[in-house]
Amino acid sequence: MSDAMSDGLPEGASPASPHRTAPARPALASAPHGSPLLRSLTGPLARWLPRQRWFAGKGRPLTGLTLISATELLPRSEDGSAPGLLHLLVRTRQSSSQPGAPPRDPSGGDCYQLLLGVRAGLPPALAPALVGRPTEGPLRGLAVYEALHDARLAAVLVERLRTPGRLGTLTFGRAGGAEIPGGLPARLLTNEQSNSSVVYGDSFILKLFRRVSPGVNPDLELPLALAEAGCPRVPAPAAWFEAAWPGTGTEPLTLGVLQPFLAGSADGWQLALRSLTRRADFTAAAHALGRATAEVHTALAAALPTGVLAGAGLEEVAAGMNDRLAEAASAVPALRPYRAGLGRAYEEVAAFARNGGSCAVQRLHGDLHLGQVLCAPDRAGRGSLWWVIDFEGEPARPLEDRRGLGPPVRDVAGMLRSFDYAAAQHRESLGSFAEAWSRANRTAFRRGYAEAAGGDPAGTAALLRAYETDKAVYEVLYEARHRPGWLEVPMTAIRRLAAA
Ligand SMILES: Nc1ncnc2c1ncn2[C@@H]1O[C@H](COP(=O)(O)OP(=O)(O)O)[C@@H](O)[C@H]1O
Ligand SMILES: O=P(O)(O)O[C@H]1O[C@H](CO)[C@@H](O[C@H]2O[C@H](CO)[C@@H](O)[C@H](O)[C@H]2O)[C@H](O)[C@H]1O
Repeated sequence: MSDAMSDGLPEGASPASPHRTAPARPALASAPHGSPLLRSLTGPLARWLPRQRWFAGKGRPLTGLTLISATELLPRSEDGSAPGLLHLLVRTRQSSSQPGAPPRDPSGGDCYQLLLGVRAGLPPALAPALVGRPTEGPLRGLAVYEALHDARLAAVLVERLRTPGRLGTLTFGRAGGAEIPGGLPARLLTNEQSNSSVVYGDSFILKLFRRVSPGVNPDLELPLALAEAGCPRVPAPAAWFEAAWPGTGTEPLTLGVLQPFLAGSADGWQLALRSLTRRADFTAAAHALGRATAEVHTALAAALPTGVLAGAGLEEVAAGMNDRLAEAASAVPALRPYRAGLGRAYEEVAAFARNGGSCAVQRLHGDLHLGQVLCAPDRAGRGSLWWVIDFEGEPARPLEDRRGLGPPVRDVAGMLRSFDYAAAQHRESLGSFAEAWSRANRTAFRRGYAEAAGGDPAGTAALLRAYETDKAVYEVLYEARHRPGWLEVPMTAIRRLAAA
């Protein structure tokens, strides 16, 4: 850890402004330039952050931390026996993993949202949530811990969301007509996630984005637009909170979204695996999922901007895929032998563009897979419905990209890859059944989609192959960074796609 870690805020970073009704405690009022608080937290955070599932910079040493904003959501009691709740936006600085290579993000690294509990003694049940015990600064001698594990502190968040208004740099908003009852018990979800989610009394779920960037998050923007359009496939946001980005005129950055919790639902991934282990048919569910996806696409195209991609624009898409392949291959050596074979899929798209080919583009889900769809009982209790969640897009892409337009086949390719992922879990034990399962469900999904959308989602075979390849390349990088034990799953697809 370099000295830079404790050297404070950038020029122009603004202090947490006082709460309209309850002024911040003196300790935080002294955090306008962050240093005293950061001095307390630097050591503990430097050890804790890189171990978090949602930490995006794995594999690159952390060289510094900057405090962007600090807001006290709940003051702790004078003696520290009753916990306080701190909301922090912290920017990391990291060096490149390859000696001599330039830093990945010369603008200063990634920004993370942290919710920290602070108290004198930590009850044993909260021991696994410990971030650290600062040895200096205003939090010296106290226990600092991940607040979402503490039901009492998690409840503070939903209480804030019930009442729209501002607190420091944070703004809390609520959808007109949304009723959020008080006193709902909180529980943190322990799923494998890119973010963190808290469920309140089986009525609501609050998703807290971890790596955040200035601008509205599509996981708020798209569900709000879909709710307004009356699309019944997406839980409508009930409340959200945002932060003003210090010193810029950009849109506020989205920090959290509260939406109805679909009690009794199961995600598509669990259901697909269950079908495989029971050797049961899944094609009716895959067909219905294709229909649901098409309905969401149709509603997005009606509610938000659309366009047509052709000529140089489409060639640029192919070039972007090639760049992502090059980046992934430089990070994951196992990809390198397949670069030429995979690149052929992108060349075909460029040739399609040069020959006058085009495709319609619109806002998309951006990271559609079986874990992003929930099957829940319908209101009448007679059947079940597919819901689509998590419109954030691929977490590793810049926000600007994730808010861009693309052809619907991109989402379709994501889901087709997911059937392959599910089958891969049982390839060794089920052999040809797993292969046949994947083929049948990919076909059923495309049929369902075509029926509801009025046409085959693939457009041209070249586009589908290119987007499947692009997704598999993304997955290789994702697995190498987050789940190395799963790397072989997308690598099997890479070998197949490169030979096609
Ligand atoms: N509205 C909801 N109702 C029930 N469960 C939900 C709902 N939204 C999300 N979940 C659960 O939370 C998990 C994580 O949500 P998700 O939005 O995918 O977060 P992340 O981006 O962190 O992966 C999902 O896999 C699902 O199990
Ligand atoms: O956390 P998110 O759901 O936003 O998405 C990321 O994590 C996913 C894994 O949890 C990852 O999906 C890959 O694994 C899935 C099985 O776990 C599989 O169904 C998907 O097809 C596969 O892409 C996703 O890529 C990543 O962005």
